[in-house]
Amino acid sequence: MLELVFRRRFAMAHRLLLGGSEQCAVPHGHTETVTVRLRATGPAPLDGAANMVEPFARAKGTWHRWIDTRVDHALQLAATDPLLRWFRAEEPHRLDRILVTPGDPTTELLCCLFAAKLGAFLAAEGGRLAVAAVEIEETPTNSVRFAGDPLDWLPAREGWWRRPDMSINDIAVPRDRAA
Ligand SMILES: Nc1nc2c(c(=O)[nH]1)N=C([C@H](O)[C@H](O)COP(=O)(O)OP(=O)(O)OP(=O)(O)O)CN2
Repeated sequence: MLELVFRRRFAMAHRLLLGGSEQCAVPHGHTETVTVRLRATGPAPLDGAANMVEPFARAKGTWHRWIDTRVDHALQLAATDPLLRWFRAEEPHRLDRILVTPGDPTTELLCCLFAAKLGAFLAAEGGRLAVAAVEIEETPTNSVRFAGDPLDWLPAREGWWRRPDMSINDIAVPRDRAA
């Protein structure tokens, strides 16, 4: 099997309300690294000429654009987190900087959400590559790796993670309250 492997760093902040740790319930940040492994879907031999599954720039372009412009420096909040109500009321122009998750934004969940989003991007771009694994290094001492079908692990409902667009939440901001 051939895999293309890409790595990207991003800054984020989150809090975990239901994990039983007071320390994690206070908003805090990490600089994380996400590593994705992409496998070729068709068993096509290298052509003896260009010898590429896909140019790196094309294979990682949309993914890194999403990480760099939407995920980097986003605040990750559970859909039920009261802070989300605060942003809706006081800073609606910043809602598009909030990555909203079904339940607490743990690293396990982020791996599955990222795998689903990346799978949607790759499918929309022709499906020549598929997600083999996603690994997030949350801190130098903690990492989570996911391989498999993320939709088996995520809520059955539609969500931003299934759409091949730049979204990180499903909030519709009224035009007069947008940036
Ligand atoms: N299963 C999970 N447990 C925890 C997660 C998670 O995503 N999944 N996340 C956290 C917090 O984000 C926390 O900030 C990081 O974890 P922690 O081990 O407490 O971090 P430290 O830097 O203190 O790690 P040390 O190796 O002990 O220095 C908590 N749990």
